[in-house]
Amino acid sequence: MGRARKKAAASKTKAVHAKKAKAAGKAVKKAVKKATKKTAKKAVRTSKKAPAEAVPLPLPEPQVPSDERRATDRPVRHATAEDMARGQREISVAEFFTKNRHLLGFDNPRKALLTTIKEGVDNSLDACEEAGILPEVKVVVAPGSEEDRFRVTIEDNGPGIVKAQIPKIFAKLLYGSKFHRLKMSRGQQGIGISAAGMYGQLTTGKPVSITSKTSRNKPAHHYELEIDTKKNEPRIIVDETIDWPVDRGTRVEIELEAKYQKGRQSVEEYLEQTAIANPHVSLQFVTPEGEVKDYKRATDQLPAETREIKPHPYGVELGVLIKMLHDTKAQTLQSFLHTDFSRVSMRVAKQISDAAKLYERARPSRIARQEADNLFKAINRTKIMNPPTDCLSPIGEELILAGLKTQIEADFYTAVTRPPSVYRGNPFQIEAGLAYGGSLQSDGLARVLRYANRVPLLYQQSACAMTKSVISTDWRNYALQQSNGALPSGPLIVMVHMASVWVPFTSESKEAVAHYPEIIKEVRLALQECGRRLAVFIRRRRKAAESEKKKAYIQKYIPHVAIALREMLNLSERQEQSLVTQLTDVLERSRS
Ligand SMILES: Nc1ncnc2c1ncn2[C@@H]1O[C@H](COP(=O)(O)OP(=O)(O)OP(=O)(O)O)[C@@H](O)[C@H]1O
Repeated sequence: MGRARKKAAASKTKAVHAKKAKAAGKAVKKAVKKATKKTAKKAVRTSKKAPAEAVPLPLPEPQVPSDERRATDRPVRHATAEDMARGQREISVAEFFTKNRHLLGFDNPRKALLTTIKEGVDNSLDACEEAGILPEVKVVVAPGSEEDRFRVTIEDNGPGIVKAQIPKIFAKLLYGSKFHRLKMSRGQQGIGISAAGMYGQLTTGKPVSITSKTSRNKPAHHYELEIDTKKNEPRIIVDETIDWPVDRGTRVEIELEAKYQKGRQSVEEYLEQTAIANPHVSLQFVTPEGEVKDYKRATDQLPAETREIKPHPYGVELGVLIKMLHDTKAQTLQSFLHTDFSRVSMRVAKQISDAAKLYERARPSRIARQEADNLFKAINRTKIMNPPTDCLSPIGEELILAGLKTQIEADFYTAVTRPPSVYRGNPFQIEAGLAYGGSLQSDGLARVLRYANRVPLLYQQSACAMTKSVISTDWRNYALQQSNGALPSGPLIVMVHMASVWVPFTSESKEAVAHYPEIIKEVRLALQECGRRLAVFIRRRRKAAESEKKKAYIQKYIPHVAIALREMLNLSERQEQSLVTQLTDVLERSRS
């Protein structure tokens, strides 16, 4: 195409476009004029005063709910510090745990029932042992006032509770005798039983009922209590003196929304496992159907009494050290180190002061922040003996075996108690036990029974350091089958117990032990020792079974061999019989 032709074609297209645009423009103008006229007429009709040209074109109304419209229409006004200040206030620990009751083990009605019983029974056992009394504990789960409610009663023959203490113990969270001391006990936080009471109150509106008696000659005190969650303080509903025909003890009754179910993680499982690790305890359980189950004691021997210890310097964090320096009654740095910690002699205390470049006679409360930092570093550089271990009371190999044997029917049992060890300055001791064969299920994975200070841990198995240790032990070395990253399989129960002055739980509900490398290592060492013994048993048994099989095989052929020999050697029937006897004899002798 020539240049001139191209130009002509282009101008023709332009002209067509211009014509089209002009027509479109006219059409738009016409439409607008028409619309304006129409609206103006309408507007005049509705308001005679309004001038026609002031009426805007109507816009379609957005179909948004009115409150939403308000939020989107208005510009967002960000909060100021003053606005925030108006919303800032203290949160009581009771309010916190009301919202976060799953942290305390009250996530669902089934678990709530177990947690309530566990808190009550653990307290009863702690109190009895501390008072040197052989525990007798009765647990009753009775139907409650409504279908999904149960009334739980836990009664013990313990030392009882002083009247003035009852309201705070049962209706104030974080109140107890065990938190501030370093002594092995089941409870440690001071939340347990009051949290159970609070859950009952929240779900049924009913108060906790407590009866306690401290001596035969004194009356029993009966309280009904509620917790004021806003203040975390007790509210006394009933306070009276009653006749209770026992020498001493405590009875706690809580009505709660709950679900009673047998099987795994049930009340029965908890009581059964409690009986294994506490062979000195006599437990009775009355089910909601009225069935009575007795878990009889396997020994009259109470666990060895434990001593309370002071913190070990290696386990103390800087912040705690600063607080201790401030709170101590000691007059000098040297005596502070000697009296407020365990395993620090006056000589070691002087060594630490020197290493921190501090005067040993300096007043502890005058020690400045930087100096405390130096002291902290000096402590960790100084060689100090491991903490004492008479604060621990392991179950012991003999009693673990007794406990396992009374509750589990198996062919082989073994138990190991490791020597004490230390994590973060806290002494602890690991024990392990195995039950194998017998009535145990041979298909499927081994069952792990975890205990902390003699308390069975039924939840959060996979989050627990004990399970991790069982899985990371190579059970194939001990004649068992095991897939990678799994528990061993076979008719096996593995029991692990950690005894410590402070068990490092992963949460307040005390269900799993934290993954401290020292703990994992000790559990594995205990399991390896048990595993070696189990392997000897399994191999011996396999060998015996094999030789039994061989014997049966040979025995089957002895008469045929004798017949063949009789025919070959022309023997009499008597000689044939004698051959059978002799060959059987040889077979028996070769096996023994
Ligand atoms: N049956 C009881 N007999 C005697 N004292 C008891 C009994 N139950 C509770 N106590 C006392 O009440 C305190 C508070 O019990 P609570 O269950 O709230 O906490 P804890 O056992 O100290 O710790 P945790 O929260 O870890 O269970 C205990 O420390 C104990 O001194």
